[in-house]
Amino acid sequence: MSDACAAAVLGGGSFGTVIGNIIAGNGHRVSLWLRNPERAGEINHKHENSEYLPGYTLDNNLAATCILAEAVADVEIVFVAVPSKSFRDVVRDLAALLPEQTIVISLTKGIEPGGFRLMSDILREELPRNPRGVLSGPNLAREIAAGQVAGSVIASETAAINTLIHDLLHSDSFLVYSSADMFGVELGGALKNVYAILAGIGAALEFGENTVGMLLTRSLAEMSRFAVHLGANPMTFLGLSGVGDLFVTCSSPLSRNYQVGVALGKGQPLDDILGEMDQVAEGINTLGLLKTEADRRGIHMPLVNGLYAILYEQRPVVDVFDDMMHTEEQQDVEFVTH
Ligand SMILES: NC(=O)C1=CN([C@@H]2O[C@H](COP(=O)(O)OP(=O)(O)OC[C@H]3O[C@@H](n4cnc5c(N)ncnc54)[C@H](OP(=O)(O)O)[C@@H]3O)[C@@H](O)[C@H]2O)C=CC1
Ligand SMILES: O=C(CO)COP(=O)(O)O
Repeated sequence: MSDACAAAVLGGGSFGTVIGNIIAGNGHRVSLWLRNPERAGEINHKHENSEYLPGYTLDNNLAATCILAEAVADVEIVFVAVPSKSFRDVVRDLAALLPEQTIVISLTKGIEPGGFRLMSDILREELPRNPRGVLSGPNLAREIAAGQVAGSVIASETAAINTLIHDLLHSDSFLVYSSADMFGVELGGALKNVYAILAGIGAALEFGENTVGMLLTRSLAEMSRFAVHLGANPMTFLGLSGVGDLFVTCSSPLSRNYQVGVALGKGQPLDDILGEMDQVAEGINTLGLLKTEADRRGIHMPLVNGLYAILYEQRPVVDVFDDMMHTEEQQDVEFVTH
């Protein structure tokens, strides 16, 4: 563990709370910024965030505040854990508050609506002088809160930042690895959410394990093909932030994206599903942005096209899966084996 330092985590949902608590548990002072004063009071007085992680005890080193300036005062590192659609608004407010040496790390796994901007792009645009990075991996917040071992990948502009974040977060139950491929690590975390929705549909349709294995493999091929086309390192997709996160999100009922897929597979309309969810499932927004970008670049994405047809072109789930699984596999298989 590094010498005690001070960090802020912006966003008091499931993942922000868990990451803040890991850092606090390592002996560092953590300010958790959130917008709900009752919840901030509960965190400060009862050491619990019962809305998002009931029963998970928060460390005494973690203090909540609803005042952004207070949260980031005198911290060396800021982690941002708000949904992608709010990310720019939140980091824009940081511009007037952060000295240029403060490191900003995105925990968010999404794409900004209205373009194909990753969170690190937004950081570069809104906080051009601050060093930045992303943390991504198979990190279901509820499992981490339950004390299960998990691993994650820090990818940033320099090895020194990676080391700093590693030392801040690494523990016996949260293992942190380093990567120089910030783009690939970030893209892996965002793209897998789309394929988790498909996997959830497959679960609702009671696919056999062979079919699940094929769907997962083709998902990996497709997301890797897209990411490599845009400049990511293909090896990144064989690591924790690629296949690792894809596997966990496509197989765990704890995943919100997978849950959306299960409900879709059972015939529930998308609007009803989203209306009932009180947590973010980034894959829905990512799907449309991914399809637009893939079409624009002419990248072969049969699974994305199939999911899009289910959600927005009223094509029956069973027909789409039938097409997806039987017709266009050849190009994917070639990609995987070369
Ligand atoms: N949960 C997980 O297992 C993991 C999640 N992630 C990623 O982390 C990001 C956040 O996810 P997660 O914590 O799970 O989401 P949740 O839905 O659990 O919580 C989202 C949090 O963001 C807050 N928020 C939303 N908009 C704003 C805003 N404009 N200003 C301030 N706060 C805001 C919400 O506040 P309020 O409560 O007031 O609505 C809430 O506290 C997502 O991109 C997700 O993909 C990454 C790894 C694992
Ligand atoms: O990113 C996650 C696990 O790594 C969380 O997935 P969901 O957002 O689908 O819950």
